[in-house]
Amino acid sequence: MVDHAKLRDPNAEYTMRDLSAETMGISNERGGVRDAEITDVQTTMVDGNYPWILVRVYTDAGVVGTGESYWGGGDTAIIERMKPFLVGENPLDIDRLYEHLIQKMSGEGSISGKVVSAISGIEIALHDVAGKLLDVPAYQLVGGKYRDEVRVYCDLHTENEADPQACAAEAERVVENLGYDAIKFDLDVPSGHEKDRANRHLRNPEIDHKVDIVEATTEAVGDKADVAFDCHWSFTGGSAKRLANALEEYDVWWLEDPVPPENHEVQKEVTKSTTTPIAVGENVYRKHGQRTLLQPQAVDIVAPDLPRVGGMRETRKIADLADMYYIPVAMHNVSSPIGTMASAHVGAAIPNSLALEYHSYELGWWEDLVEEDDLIEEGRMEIPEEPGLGLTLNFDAIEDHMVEGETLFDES
Ligand SMILES: O=C(O)C(=O)C[C@H](O)[C@H](O)CO
Repeated sequence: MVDHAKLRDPNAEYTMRDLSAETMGISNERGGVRDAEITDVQTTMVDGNYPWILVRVYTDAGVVGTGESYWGGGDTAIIERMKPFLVGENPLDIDRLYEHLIQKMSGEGSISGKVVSAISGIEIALHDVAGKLLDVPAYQLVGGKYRDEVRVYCDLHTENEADPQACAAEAERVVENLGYDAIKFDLDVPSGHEKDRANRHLRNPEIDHKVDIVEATTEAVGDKADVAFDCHWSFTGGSAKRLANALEEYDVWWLEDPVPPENHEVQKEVTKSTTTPIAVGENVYRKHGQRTLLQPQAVDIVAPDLPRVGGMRETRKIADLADMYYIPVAMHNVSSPIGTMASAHVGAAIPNSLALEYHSYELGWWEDLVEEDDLIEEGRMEIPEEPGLGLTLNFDAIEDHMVEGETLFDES
């Protein structure tokens, strides 16, 4: 097997792309625990409802931090490849280390995609390390508190996602029994009226079927819950406009990702054409990518995914940019408790947090991955006051749920 940590570094002699402590002439003699150095980085992939990538950063101070990279293949090898750029560095220089990795990996694709999500996992782990070294919760490192708990919305599924009454029954059940006051359904579900899946056009009977789902679910919960609807980048600009306009008379919290994610001019046209609030953002990377959504006000709500977009500080920066346009943030999230808690810390620290997604209510063992209980109660996530992310990994549970062929990272 290729050892990614030993790959050639073709940029080694280009110091403009190297922000290491050595190149920058930064002293690591700061006093006490603040003299710490990174000694290792390891990952373990967990077979959750998404393949979750947990990332551990080890230090010579005996403190280890855990982060999470947005799910899927590839990140593990990229993190291994970046390890030599981190070992020996002071873990407290989070901003510089983020930029160092972006610069070192620029030739390998750090504008967007897997490299950015891999860096995000490390960046979250660095916040956990820094919080533990400095004895403060992570929210303190990204600006302090606007709120003690973050509102969480639950992403819902039914066995028959195309049946409006099944969706309505599940909405009622989750709101009544689990206490959520905010939920989301998929609206890119087959209605039986499609003629061609590839052309992105919505026929009128398809729109009517989507309206039926929206009507049934919003009426089922009334004013007990806000209901959002996700389209997963499925439709043409014209179809998205017709759908959004048809939904205007219903109490829709937001319509998410109605058009493909690459063309923000089309996105803007759709958003401006309707009073239905439009949320977009999970496919857009780093603050630079989000800028092209935010500056033209192409969205009503921005939905960055923290373990994908660049991590905790990057999400804070995106939230600040959004706030300049009075745009709220509803963080997309399909992570394990690690990525979810990192998102919650940032949600507590930004003024414009609307809600944070929870996407694992059907899994049964989501919370077993950590020692702490009741992370989400009555649709709220309380922010722990313990150092770092405030979570303790349950190594036995992680080992039980590892992806086949994976090895467990070291405890210390
Ligand atoms: O819950 C959402 O908002 C999603 O979009 C879910 C996942 O991100 C999506 O299925 C990824 O392929």
